[in-house]
Amino acid sequence: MTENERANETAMNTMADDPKPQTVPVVAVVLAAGFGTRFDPDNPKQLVSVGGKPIVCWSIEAFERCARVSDIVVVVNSKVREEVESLIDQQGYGKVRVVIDGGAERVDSTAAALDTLAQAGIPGDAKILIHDAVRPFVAQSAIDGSIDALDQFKAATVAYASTDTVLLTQDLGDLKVVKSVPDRPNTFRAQTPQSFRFATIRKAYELAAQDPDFHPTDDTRVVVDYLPGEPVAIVSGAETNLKITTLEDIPTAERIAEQLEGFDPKEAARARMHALLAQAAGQMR
Ligand SMILES: Nc1ccn([C@@H]2O[C@H](COP(=O)(O)OP(=O)(O)OP(=O)(O)O)[C@@H](O)[C@H]2O)c(=O)n1
Ligand SMILES: C[C@](O)(CO)[C@H](O)COP(=O)(O)O
Repeated sequence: MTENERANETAMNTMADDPKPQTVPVVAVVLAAGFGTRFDPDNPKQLVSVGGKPIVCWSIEAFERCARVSDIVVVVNSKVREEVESLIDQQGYGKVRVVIDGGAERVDSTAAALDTLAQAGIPGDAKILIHDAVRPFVAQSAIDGSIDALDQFKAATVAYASTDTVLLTQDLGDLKVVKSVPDRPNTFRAQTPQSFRFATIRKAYELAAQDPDFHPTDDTRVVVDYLPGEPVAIVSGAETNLKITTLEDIPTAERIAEQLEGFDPKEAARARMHALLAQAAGQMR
């Protein structure tokens, strides 16, 4: 077993054989309110199709397919709301309870979802799984592993062991210099879902809200920084749990979709070309 495999092996894996039925709500929060500034602001990446399916649909369906997820909350912005709501209706995603507006930053969108859950009277022991909509290929094992992890912990995050040595840096004038080099077995790349008992993540966010200069890039850090005594379990992620961030990620995503669905991007391109030619021929008659 390689070092990377060992590191991932020590991460919590799902008990795929016999997932335990859940006695509390298991709510997936699908964060789709971003503006895709590193992608194409005029082409919202959460609506781009890979493998013939919009990215946001891949993510919602991953939680629809997991029998232990009871409810889904989708967080959008004004640019994508209409299309996302239309897709939910067309596809009949029965677990989606509400589509809410997010905020300026990812952390604001999570906060909006937590407020919605609080107003809905969600119990403090509910399991909340917060997922980037632009990680379309999240594995069922990661979702099940997150649900299971919350039986032993109050917080857990899907993460993937780093195969590179990680450098922690500090500023030296205009430069970055290395501050420390953590042992490789203890370095993981955070992914999603990031999962919490509702009371835990709610408390962490309440504490964080008092610091207007706190701009975390994920939810795990809110717990790590504001509930430092609360362990956050690592749940085994995957290289394929790709976050689609820039246009360069699309070919990789198409390849993953092909692997997962036997989707042939060349065949899809041929089909699209034939459709366009047929349309053009029709217009010439
Ligand atoms: N205010 C925000 C920002 C991000 N997200 C969501 O959080 C996930 C990860 O964010 P990221 O990849 O950074 O998406 P964007 O913020 O859209 O990208 P960028 O930072 O390039 O603008 C995405 O599913 C995105 O839709 C969100 O719901 N609300
Ligand atoms: C939550 C996350 O996906 C963990 O790696 C990441 O922090 C999101 O970052 P982004 O800048 O919002 O894409």
